[in-house]
Parts: sequence; C-alpha cells; structure tokens
Amino acid sequence: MPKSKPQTAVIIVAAGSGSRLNNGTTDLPKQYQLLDEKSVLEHTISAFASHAHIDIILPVISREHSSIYQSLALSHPKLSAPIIGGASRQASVFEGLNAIDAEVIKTVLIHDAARPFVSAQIISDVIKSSKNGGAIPALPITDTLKFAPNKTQISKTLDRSQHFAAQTPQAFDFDPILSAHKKAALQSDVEFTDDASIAEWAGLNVAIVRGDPNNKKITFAEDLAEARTKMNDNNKLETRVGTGYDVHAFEPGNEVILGGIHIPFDKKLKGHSDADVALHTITDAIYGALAAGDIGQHFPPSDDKWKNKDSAVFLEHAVSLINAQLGRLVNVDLTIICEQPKIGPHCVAMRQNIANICKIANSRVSVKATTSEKLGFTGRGEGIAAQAVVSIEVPSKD
Ligand SMILES: Nc1ccn([C@@H]2O[C@H](COP(=O)(O)OP(=O)(O)OP(=O)(O)O)[C@@H](O)[C@H]2O)c(=O)n1
Ligand SMILES: C[C@](O)(CO)[C@H](O)COP(=O)(O)O
Repeated sequence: MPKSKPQTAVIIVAAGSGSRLNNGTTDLPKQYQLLDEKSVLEHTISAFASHAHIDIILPVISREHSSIYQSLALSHPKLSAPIIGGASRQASVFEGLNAIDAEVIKTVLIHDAARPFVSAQIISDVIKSSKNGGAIPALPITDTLKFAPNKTQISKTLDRSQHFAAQTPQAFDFDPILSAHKKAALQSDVEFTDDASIAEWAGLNVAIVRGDPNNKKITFAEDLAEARTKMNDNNKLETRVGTGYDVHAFEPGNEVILGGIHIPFDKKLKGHSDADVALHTITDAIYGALAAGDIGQHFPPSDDKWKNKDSAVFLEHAVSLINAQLGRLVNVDLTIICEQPKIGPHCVAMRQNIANICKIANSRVSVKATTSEKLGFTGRGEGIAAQAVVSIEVPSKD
C-alpha cells in the first residue's frame, strides 16, 4: 500500500561558499547575508513555504555553516531538517536527492538558495511543465552571443535565438533525475553546473518555461547590492484612497445608530443590520481602497447571520483586510447628510468610537455633518445619507 499520495519536494542548495561575492575571503556566504531583516536563504525558503503545490522543503547546507543556519531558528511545517552538502553544487544536489523518500515524492524541484526572488508563477509553471521528464525556467539571450574559448579572441558568433540562460527552480520526475545524478556521479568526469544538463546527458526530456529577470542569482557583490535595493522597493508602502456612499430610509422607531452611537430620535433607520449608515460607508470606502469588493459581497443582506448585527463587525472586517496585508488605515473623513437628528452634538463621540473600532488615533478620524438645504430625499427627511473618503497604506504589489 502506498505510504501517502505523491508529493512535491524542493531541494534548496545552500552549501556554497560564495567565493565570487566574497573574493575568496571567509565572510558570511551570500545565502546568509541580509536582505532587509531576513537572510537571502530565509526569503528563498519563504517563497516555497507559501506555495500550495510544495509539500516538503529540504535545505542542503555546508557543515561549516550549520551553526549559522541553526541561529536562523527557521520553523515551518513543510521545512525538513537540513542535510549536509558536498564540494560542488552537483554533489550538494545529489546529497539532497539521496535524502528524499522516493515512495512519497513524485516531483522534485531543485533551486539555488541564491535566487531569493523566485515567483509563485515560475514554481507553478515548472511543476506543470515537468510532466514529461523535466522543466526549467530560462530567459532568451538579448545580447549578441560570442564564442571565445580562449576568453580573449572571438572564434565565432552564435545564433542567440537558439540559446537560453537557465534559471532555477528546475523540476523533474523524482526517480529519473535521481538515476541521472547517480549515473553522472559514477560515469562522468564533467562537473555539471545545473541539473537540466545532467538530465539532458542522461537522455531525459527537459522543457523550457519562461524565466523571470527578477529571478536573478546573487553571484557578485553588485548582485547583492541590487537585491537589497529591490527588496527595499518591494517592501515600500503605497498610499491608496477609497470612497464610500450609503443611504438608509427612516421607519417608525425611537433612535438611530450612527457611527456606533445611539441617538434618541422619533424614527429609526431601516436595514437588515443595525442600519448604521455611517459605519457602512466607511467600511465600503476601505473595501474600495483595497479593491476588495463591497459590503454587500462580504455581508450579503440575504444572510440571516447579519440580521440586526452591530455594524462595527463589518468595519472591523474591512480594517482586518488592511492589517492582513501589513498595511495601515491612515485617515477617515466621514460626512453625514440629513436634516434631523442634529449630528453636531454627537460628532465627538462618533469620532472616538470609529477610532476605537479601527484601532487608530481619533486625530485620524473626522466626522462632519451637513443638511441638503431641504432638497431631495434627505431634505424631505426620508432618510440619512453618508459619504466617506479613506486613505490607507499597503505594500505595493505591482
Ligand atoms: N558546494 C556547493 C556549491 C554551491 N551550492 C549552492 O548552489 C547554488 C548556486 O551556486 P553558486 O551561485 O555558484 O554559489 P557558490 O558556490 O556559493 O558561489 P561561488 O561559486 O561564487 O563560490 C548556491 O545557492 C550555492 O549555495 C551548494 O549547495 N553546494
Ligand atoms: C543552476 C544555475 O543557477 C542555473 O543557471 C547555475 O548553473 C549555477 O551555476 P553556479 O556556477 O553554481 O553559480
């Protein structure tokens, strides 16, 4: 009986010394250098940990740096204990492949720790395209390609349209790539610089999917500087603005609820929830700023669950969507439009209550009121309208 359904693992090779970056010194290897507050390796592991099609992450590290690895205190359900690599990248990958449980793993990805900007799209693409043996991401060559075996004199110009620059992750059916690596270790003197070349040498089919210029390998000091700038830019917050507008009609009653404040009145607002038109409009403004739909989509009036509900719940939900993106609500500007009841005496309480629900300072909340000079439905006292503008800051994704 099979142990479990076939799974997908990624081997992250991180056992190199980074000699080209460190100019032969014993400085921290590139995979342990920081990009913002996390090491290159942690960024690389996170990219796979958050991918739905990856079940197991196996880091391969050098014995010499195992205490540095332990000091990262990495922990994730998908992350296996690291294994010790070899003297070359090829040898490190081979160690990783030998440590994998062949009865569980159907597909294996092999990735350089030194490529921390690997995207979810590339991970999905190589997995999908590896069904006939293997698949790798690769970029077309944009410079003219010269062949110069002695490194100083051009012997010929190659047809660049037929050449591609290989990236990782490289995805393979597990059994054939393990066999190919075993055969290469026993029978070949060549040191292969990637796993696709071992697969090709062993006669496996390897497909190409479109690579990503951002998925650059950190090799030299200038690559690390560029990666730090890029990570900084990725973490930058952008300001977004949203608007909201809502109307509720009056019906017989004895109070209205506005901004969470109960205001005695000879009518009430009609609605499925507590009909707090002020909180609804702020909630919608936040959804607008996030481009996350509207209040009706998140809390359908057809759903009995929201009947007579305190509208603070809706506003808390909208704010939680900002927080989930590690963003913040910067300010709220609310205008309530009605002839009666008089809003002015309640503005301070509303302002504080909205600030409390949103967990921001009351200096970031403005509550204003106006009449419509007896014009239109609000002028005739048929209901209350409210509009709001909010600004938020969230990490820029585009
Ligand atoms: N013996 C080795 C050599 C390399 N790698 C890993 O393979 C990836 C790609 O290799 P490379 O960029 O060449 O890294 P280094 O070998 O560290 O760099 P250099 O060649 O400049 O020394 C890196 O994530 C590196 O840590 C490895 O696991 N084991
Ligand atoms: C695997 C690789 O990143 C694909 O481009 C590359 O071959 C690694 O080469 P390196 O010399 O080990 O950096």
